[in-house]
Amino acid sequence: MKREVLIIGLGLIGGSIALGIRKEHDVRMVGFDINDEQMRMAVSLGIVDEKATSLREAVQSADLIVLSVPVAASERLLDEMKAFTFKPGAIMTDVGSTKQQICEKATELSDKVVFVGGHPMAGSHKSGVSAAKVHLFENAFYVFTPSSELAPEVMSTLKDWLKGTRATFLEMTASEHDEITGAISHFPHIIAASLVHHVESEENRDTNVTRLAAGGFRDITRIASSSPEMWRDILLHNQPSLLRLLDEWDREMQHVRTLLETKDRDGIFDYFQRAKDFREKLPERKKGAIPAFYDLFVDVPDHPGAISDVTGILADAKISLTNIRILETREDIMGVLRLSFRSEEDREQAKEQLGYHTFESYI
Ligand SMILES: NC(=O)c1ccc[n+]([C@@H]2O[C@H](COP(=O)([O-])OP(=O)(O)OC[C@H]3O[C@@H](n4cnc5c(N)ncnc54)[C@H](O)[C@@H]3O)[C@@H](O)[C@H]2O)c1
Ligand SMILES: O=C(O)C(=O)C[C@]1(C(=O)O)C=C[C@@H](O)C=C1
Repeated sequence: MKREVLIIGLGLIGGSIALGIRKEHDVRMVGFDINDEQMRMAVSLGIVDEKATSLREAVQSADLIVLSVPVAASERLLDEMKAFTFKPGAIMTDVGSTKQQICEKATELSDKVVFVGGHPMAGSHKSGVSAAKVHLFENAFYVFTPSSELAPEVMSTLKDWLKGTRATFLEMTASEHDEITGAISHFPHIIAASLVHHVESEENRDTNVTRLAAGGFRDITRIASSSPEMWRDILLHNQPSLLRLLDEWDREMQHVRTLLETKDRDGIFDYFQRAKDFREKLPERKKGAIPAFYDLFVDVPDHPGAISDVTGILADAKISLTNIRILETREDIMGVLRLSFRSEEDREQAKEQLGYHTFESYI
């Protein structure tokens, strides 16, 4: 009999995890989602084999359970599951962006099932199972926060289940995880949203503001298009770290204000230089802090057929595109084409091929 995997929450992450597991294991993949539309789509895309008729029954027969719902919903589900029966030897994990509260809650089930907190650290501002992809976590860090009592065999079994994600596994404590992700993911998310609000209020003064908001502004605020529910829950779970980071941010902004008020030319230069130096030292092309999609931006001249020239070059070289979008960053003329690829290798090849045909592109 095939082993059974239960994915609770069939969205971007649950769907991508299911695809990763399927890649390496021949299993019966069962899904459960409160949203019927997502559930139906997961079945029709072949991401899961079937819909769980009841959560209680599905839990009872699963060898692996993956909780992939917003973090507050994970806590509620863990509470509900205290009354459930689990299959002997079953492992339960989650994919939530915060770890401390979920892992603490899971200890209340420790006599029923082995729980290992998990966080695949790549994603997107897109939600829903239709955005799921098998490559989503390739080369990304996948953090586990096992309790100190966890048997090493359980960790090995879980890593084996998830090896199809092609992620790099890492272990740390839940509190260490929340401190780090607070700084590199959760806090930047607050800043992205606040920048958007800032521009929105500027627009009341001049409607040209949003028309001109392009390039850098779009880059730095992409993540503000993410699911508000997911981010509300993350902020509430990681409140202590985020309050500390907000205090530090106030001090940072005060420092910038002083540099500007005193017209400190060297200080301002140094401020940007140090940021540039640090950013350039970040590990390149690793997912996580860097975008999860392999995008290439191509300058296209304003002549008929320019887009089909680009797609034709890629088709001749047998390079598949996963998405194509025209970014109208310049008024009245066609500006930049954003091409998305499945892998770093495809993107590199596309850049090379387009270069041979004098199309300038950048990452
Ligand atoms: N999106 C990212 O970039 C990203 C990356 C890593 C981890 N995560 C974490 O993964 C989790 C899921 O995020 P996502 O991006 O896949 O969100 P999503 O919105 O794409 O999917 C979440 C799914 O959970 C379902 N759901 C909500 N409550 C439920 C419940 N009580 N029972 C069953 N299903 C329920 C929703 O209907 C939805 O289909 C979150 O905890 C998030 O913090 C997200
Ligand atoms: O690329 C994005 O859109 C993301 O926001 C992904 C991102 C991140 O902050 O890096 C967001 C939250 C997850 O917990 C992990 C990854």
